[in-house]
Amino acid sequence: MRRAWTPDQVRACETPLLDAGQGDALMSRAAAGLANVCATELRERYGHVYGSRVLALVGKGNNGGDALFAACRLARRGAHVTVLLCAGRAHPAGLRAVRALNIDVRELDESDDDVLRFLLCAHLVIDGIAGTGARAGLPDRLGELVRRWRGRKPGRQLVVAVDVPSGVDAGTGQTGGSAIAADVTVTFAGLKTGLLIPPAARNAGRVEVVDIGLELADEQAVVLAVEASDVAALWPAPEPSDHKYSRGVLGLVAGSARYPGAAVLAADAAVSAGVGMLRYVGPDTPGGLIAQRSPEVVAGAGRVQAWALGSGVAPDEESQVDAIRAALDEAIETQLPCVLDAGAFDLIYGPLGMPAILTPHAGELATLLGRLSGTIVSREEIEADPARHAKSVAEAANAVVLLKGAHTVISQPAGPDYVQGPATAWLATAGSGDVLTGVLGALAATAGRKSLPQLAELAALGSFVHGQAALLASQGGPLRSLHVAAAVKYAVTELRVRAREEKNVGQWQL
Ligand SMILES: NC(=O)C1=CN([C@@H]2O[C@H](COP(=O)(O)OP(=O)(O)OC[C@H]3O[C@@H](n4cnc5c(N)ncnc54)[C@H](OP(=O)(O)O)[C@@H]3O)[C@@H](O)[C@H]2O)[C@@H](O)CC1
Ligand SMILES: Nc1ncnc2c1ncn2[C@@H]1O[C@H](COP(=O)(O)OP(=O)(O)O)[C@@H](O)[C@H]1O
Ligand SMILES: [K+]
Repeated sequence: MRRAWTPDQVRACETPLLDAGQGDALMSRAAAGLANVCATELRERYGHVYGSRVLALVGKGNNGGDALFAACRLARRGAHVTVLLCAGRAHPAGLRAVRALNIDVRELDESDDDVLRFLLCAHLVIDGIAGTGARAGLPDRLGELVRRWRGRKPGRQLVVAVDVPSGVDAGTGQTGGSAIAADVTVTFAGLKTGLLIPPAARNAGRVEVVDIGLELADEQAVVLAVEASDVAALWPAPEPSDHKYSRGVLGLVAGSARYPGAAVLAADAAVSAGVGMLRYVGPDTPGGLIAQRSPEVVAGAGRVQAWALGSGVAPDEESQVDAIRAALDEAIETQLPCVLDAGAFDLIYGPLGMPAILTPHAGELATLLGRLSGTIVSREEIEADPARHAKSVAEAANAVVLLKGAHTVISQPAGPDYVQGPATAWLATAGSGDVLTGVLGALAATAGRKSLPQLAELAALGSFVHGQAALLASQGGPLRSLHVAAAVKYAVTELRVRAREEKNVGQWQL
């Protein structure tokens, strides 16, 4: 599991060490780690550190201090370093250190053309403008220069951000008007929440964590991400004594004459994800199509352990809406977990009476927000701060909210958020959300766990595996949702086999 902490949590962890006079030691470790990553990246991209042109962008705070001490280390290894002071002042000891090495120190009062020349000619730009102490967005002139640089940036140029990319809010993940886009972010002690949360997560690039001697407690992390090594342990697998009913039965109310494909895709994905049994509730179209594609599926209502409801159901499809309503009533009575999508959102007016995962995209979340809390928010506003808006709906609906998009944000009323990064943008195709509903439904039916924190973890697991299945289906090119559904089986199998090989244990144990 990847874990991230808020800047406040990191600061609270630092305080005792700073009070004990260890500030310089912390910065020195941070700078050493940063310089090492920069040197490795330079060698990988250009073959050498010696002779490479390095530009360090330095702000007034400790983030700039880290960049200055790292610049010294790179200069000692033969790099041609230029320091550009972006805020007039800079970390005093760091500045003394670069001056002692005769490193070229410039200020932002150079002409725009000169600053852009420095930015465009560097092999490596180190972004030490601002760190965890900063607000979203860059000051006006700097922001404008960064925008112009980004428009003309040479493809091979490396940008390494110190702790967080400057211009992002390290806590909320908002980016304001302009922000640095890094290839690599070298962060200290542990991930800051803004490195996982979109839109800032897009600016971070690959994130490397440098140990500087701070101990952040795993259980206090507030944003998590499921990764490959978690799947084998979390994915519900049958015991030798299991039968189809004990594994878990999923009820599916999805699709309609107008959108039959949604039901076919969700059903295919649920079967591919290894549900004990799938019961499809709905009309002959799409029921007949499901039977053709997935003969394992049983038609008609019956006892289930979870429901997946709403994909491909339009509000005027009365019989399907009635079937969803009936399933929700049953779920409230027996506390069955439900995965709610598309057409099911129209039936949500307040806190839900059963454990549930809602799977809106940004447009659907905007509608839900309006209905549940009277807040009118546009799709764009949601995309600028998805975690906050997902949390509002999670609280108002008392449910897990999985907000779909390039990054998937999973929020719950009380407990950590999960953010799953994009596996492949080829997944942005019709029907891939219906596949996700099927995967989540299968997980809800078979996991036997239904507290909201457990469902949030399952939602993150399902989202991660959905992305891995998309990678298998895509192979770097276009994919179709039907193939993503089929690939769920292979994604889970591959990750379980990999875990077994890594642990070097016998098959009987998995
Ligand atoms: N503490 C430790 O032990 C260790 C900390 N470490 C390092 O310290 C970093 C945190 O340092 P920090 O607290 O000095 O904050 P930092 O982000 O450098 O500067 C904030 C200043 O910038 C300004 N500013 C605000 N917004 C801005 C913007 N958008 N764009 C530009 N400028 C902006 C604002 O000034 P204002 O505009 O308010 O006058 C404010 O005063 C942390 O990320 C890590 O790198 C490591 O060395 C490991 C040990
Ligand atoms: N650019 C992207 N990169 C990666 N995944 C994406 C991207 N855009 C959308 N997705 C994912 O694709 C799926 C789309 O779901 P949805 O919008 O419900 O589509 P549909 O209703 O057609 O099934 C979601 O899982 C979403 O997270
Ligand atoms: K930075």
